[in-house]
Parts: sequence; C-alpha cells; structure tokens
Amino acid sequence: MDQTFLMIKPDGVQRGLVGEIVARFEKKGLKLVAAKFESLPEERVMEHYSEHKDKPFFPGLKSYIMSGPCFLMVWEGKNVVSITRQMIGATNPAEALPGTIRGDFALEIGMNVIHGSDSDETAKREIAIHFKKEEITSYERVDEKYLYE
Ligand SMILES: Nc1ncnc2c1ncn2[C@@H]1O[C@H](COP(=O)(O)OP(=O)(O)OP(=O)(O)O)[C@@H](O)[C@H]1O
Repeated sequence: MDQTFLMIKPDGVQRGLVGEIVARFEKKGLKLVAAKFESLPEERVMEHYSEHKDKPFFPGLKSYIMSGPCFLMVWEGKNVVSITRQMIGATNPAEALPGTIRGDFALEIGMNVIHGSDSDETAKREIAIHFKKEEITSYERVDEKYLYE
C-alpha cells in the first residue's frame, strides 16, 4: 500500500493543532502506521531540505524547523501522497483554499504548519530519513472493508 511522510512543524505543535490535523487524516480513512515527537537534529534537517540548501530562505527555514519539537508521521492508504497534498493545500497559505490545513490554519509561507511528501519517490526517501524500519507498524483498520471496494 502507498505510504507518505507527514510532519507537523513547530508552529503546528505550539499552536495546539496536532489533534485536529491527525483527526482529519484519520477521518478520511487513511491509516497512521508510525508517529513520534522529535526535535530534529541539524543533520536530518539538512538532509530533508537538501534541495533548498542554497535558497535565500533556507537559514530562516532551518531555524524555524529547529525551533521546537515536530510531530513526525507515516500514513498509509490508496493514493495517500496526492490525497494528503490536496488536504494540506498550497505551500503559501495565502493561496491555500479554505478546507485545506494551510488554508484553515496558517497565514504566511514561512510558517505553514505541516510538511507532506510530494511524490511516491520523495515519500520513500523521507520515510527512510526519519524512521527506522522497525518503527513502522502494520495492521488492519476494522473499517477497511467500508473504505476499499
Ligand atoms: N519563499 C519562501 N519563503 C520562506 N519559506 C519558504 C519559501 N518557500 C518555501 N519555504 C519553506 O520551505 C518549505 C519547503 O518548500 P517547498 O517548495 O518544498 O514546499 P512544499 O513542498 O509545499 O512544502 P513542504 O515541503 O514543507 O511540504 C515550505 O513548506 C516552507 O516552509
């Protein structure tokens, strides 16, 4: 089954949005298979955001991500990457539609509450950066027969 890496960033944790955000994905029918609170070490921030390391906003991005604990998750489900990206909304909250997480809970691009992998390939890479294999569980949700045809 498809998997993705989602991370509630320090602003989402500090603003008390963890429960609300997790509830949205749970109610959609997606399955939480791994989760942990963690203050990310610098090496993992550099690895995760390596594509942005030369961008002018990178120093600010790095100190924001390291400003407090993040809530890291692996979610599973059919088309989970595209579904969660849609539920998260546009990178810039000013452009994110109402009903999306960023559209409902954020104002500015620098602090946009949550990260979500943008492709199956990226998801594999990001899951491997942040989770050990044994931290990821495997189980059936009892409602799966009413979610999948
Ligand atoms: N112009 C910018 N100014 C400040 N921060 C930015 C800017 N562009 C991106 N960022 C930060 O870098 C993160 C990664 O940017 P990216 O373009 O990969 O967006 P994204 O894929 O929607 O976001 P994420 O990877 O966090 O899910 C953004 O979520 C945001 O926190």
